[in-house]
Amino acid sequence: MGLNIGYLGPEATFTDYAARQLFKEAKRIPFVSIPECMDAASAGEIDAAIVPLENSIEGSVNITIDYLVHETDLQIVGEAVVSIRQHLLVHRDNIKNWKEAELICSHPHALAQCHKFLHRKFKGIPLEYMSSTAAAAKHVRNHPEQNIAAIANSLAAEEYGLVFAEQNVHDYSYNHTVFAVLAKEGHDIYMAPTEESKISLMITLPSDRAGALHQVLSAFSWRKLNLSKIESRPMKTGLGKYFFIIDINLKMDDVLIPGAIAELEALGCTVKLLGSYSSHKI
Ligand SMILES: O=C(O)C(=O)Cc1ccccc1
Repeated sequence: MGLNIGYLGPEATFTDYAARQLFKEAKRIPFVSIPECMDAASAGEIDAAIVPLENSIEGSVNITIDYLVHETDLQIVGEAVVSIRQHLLVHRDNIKNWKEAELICSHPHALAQCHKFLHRKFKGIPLEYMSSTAAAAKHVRNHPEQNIAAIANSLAAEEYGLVFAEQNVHDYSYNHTVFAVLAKEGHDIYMAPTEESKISLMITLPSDRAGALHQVLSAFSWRKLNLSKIESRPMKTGLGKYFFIIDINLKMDDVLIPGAIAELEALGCTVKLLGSYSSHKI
């Protein structure tokens, strides 16, 4: 029985591309939203969920982080780093007047990655945020009577029969997105190890002590554990209440990481291991 892999759909999103590259033999199931995809993995309806986690221009996909921390017990079992190329796609009936498009639609992160292009070429034209780049491409395919455009990838152009009005409209050439592979404890998802190992932790600080964050950073620094990311996100329990996501570019060991976690818990922090996994460049 093959793997069932859920992803942010519909077909031909960047997440779908990551799923195709990581799990070539799997059955891929599209979901309308990131939470629905993650819920399906938590409920055991799929073996793993692939969702966008962070983009090099726009930063973290907050809904992924917040849902992972607050709503599920899924583990990060792997990640894929994908080079992102955004194109302006239109229905072939509108290729002659795309410069007069009356609406540009795409995923919020995709629109943000192209905001200088949009400001230059479509000043004053409304943007419509959609659940994904491919959802936007599908919408443009279904509305030839409207002079509208989607920002999406070349897979979506092929899948939905759209034509390229302009290619590579993202503002910065270095444009990568990290997609997380999420699965339940005890899963049987195998992802080949790579040179790039990562450990992700979620840490909350004791509310009653100043300098707690400094202690957290010290617990890693004196053990020479280099942090590749530290990011705060609201706990949603009140202003100024945060949790921290920390990434360490190492394999899990038996002494240093467990020692740092034990020290932090002794200092009154809560520490949740989000995953110990390999990063795959695809
Ligand atoms: O909408 C998509 O295609 C996604 O997979 C989410 C996304 C959007 C923009 C950049 C990378 C991933």
